[in-house]
Amino acid sequence: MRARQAGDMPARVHVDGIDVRIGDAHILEAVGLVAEPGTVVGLLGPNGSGKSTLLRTIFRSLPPTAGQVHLDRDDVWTHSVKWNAKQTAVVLQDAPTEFPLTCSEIVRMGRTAHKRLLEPDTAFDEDLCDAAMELMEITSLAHKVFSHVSGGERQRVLIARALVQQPRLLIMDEPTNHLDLHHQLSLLDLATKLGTTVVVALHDLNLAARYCDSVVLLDRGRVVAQGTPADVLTTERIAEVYRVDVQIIEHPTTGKPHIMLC
Ligand SMILES: Nc1ncnc2c1ncn2[C@@H]1O[C@H](COP(=O)(O)OP(=O)(O)OP(=O)(O)O)[C@@H](O)[C@H]1O
Repeated sequence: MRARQAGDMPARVHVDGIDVRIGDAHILEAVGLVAEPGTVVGLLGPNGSGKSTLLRTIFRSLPPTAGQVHLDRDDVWTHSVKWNAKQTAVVLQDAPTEFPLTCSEIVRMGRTAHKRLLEPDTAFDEDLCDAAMELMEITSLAHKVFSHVSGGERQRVLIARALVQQPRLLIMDEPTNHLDLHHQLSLLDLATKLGTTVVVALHDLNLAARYCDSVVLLDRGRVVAQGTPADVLTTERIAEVYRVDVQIIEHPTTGKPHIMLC
C-alpha cells in the first residue's frame, strides 16, 4: 500500500527555533530539527522532555510561542486545518474510546480530508481502506465497535486511519505503546517502507536505533543531540539524559546499535 497520492511527494520537515511557554513553564526552548523527505525521524527523551509538545507544534495543534514549522516551503501555521489534514496524518497516544462507530467507520474517517462535505466513498476509497485494514491485520475487526476492541487493536485501527489519509508526513506519538512485539516490529518496519516522511516519538531506544534514519534527543525541552542513532545514542549521553548505565554493542544481524542495561 502506498501512503501517498500519485504526484504527491513526501514532505521535507524543517522545525526552526521553536519555543513553547505555557504560563510560567518554558516547555520547549529553541528546538529545531530536519526530517528529509521519506525518512523516519525518531524523537527520544525521558518523560516530560517535550516530545508530545513538539509534535503538537508540527501538526498544528499547539501554536509555538516562537519559531516556525515548514513542510517544504509552507509554514504550517499560515495554512488552514484542512490544508494541514491533507499533508499530515497523526496517530496519538490516547485515542478517545467513546465513539459509537465501528472500526471500519473509524478507518474511513481518514478519507475525510480529501473529500467535500457528505461526498460519498468511491471504489478507490473502499479499496484503500480495505488494503490498510489488511496491512494492519484488523480486517476481522471491521464490524466491531471501536470502543469494544483492545488497546492494541484500537491503535492499529488508528494507524490504518492515518494510512488511508495518504499523508506527506506521518506523525506518531509513542505508537508502539499498546502493541505486542510482532505488531511493534511490523509497524516500524512499515514506517520505513511507506515512502512518506515519518516523525515518531519513541521510548524504546533499541527500536529507534533499528528503524530510524535519524533521531533527536530531547531533555527538559531542549535538543541534546541529533543525528544517526549511532552518533546520538552513546553510553555517556544515555547516562546523562536517562540516568541509566548501559552498554552499547553492534547488533550482530542488523549492524545497528543495540543498547543493553548494565
Ligand atoms: N498544558 C500544559 N500546561 C503546563 N505544562 C504542560 C502542559 N502540557 C505539557 N506540559 C508540560 O510540558 C512538559 C513536556 O510535556 P510533554 O508531554 O511534551 O513531554 P513528553 O516528552 O511527551 O513526555 P512523555 O514521555 O511522558 O509522554 C512536561 O513537564 C509537562 O508537564
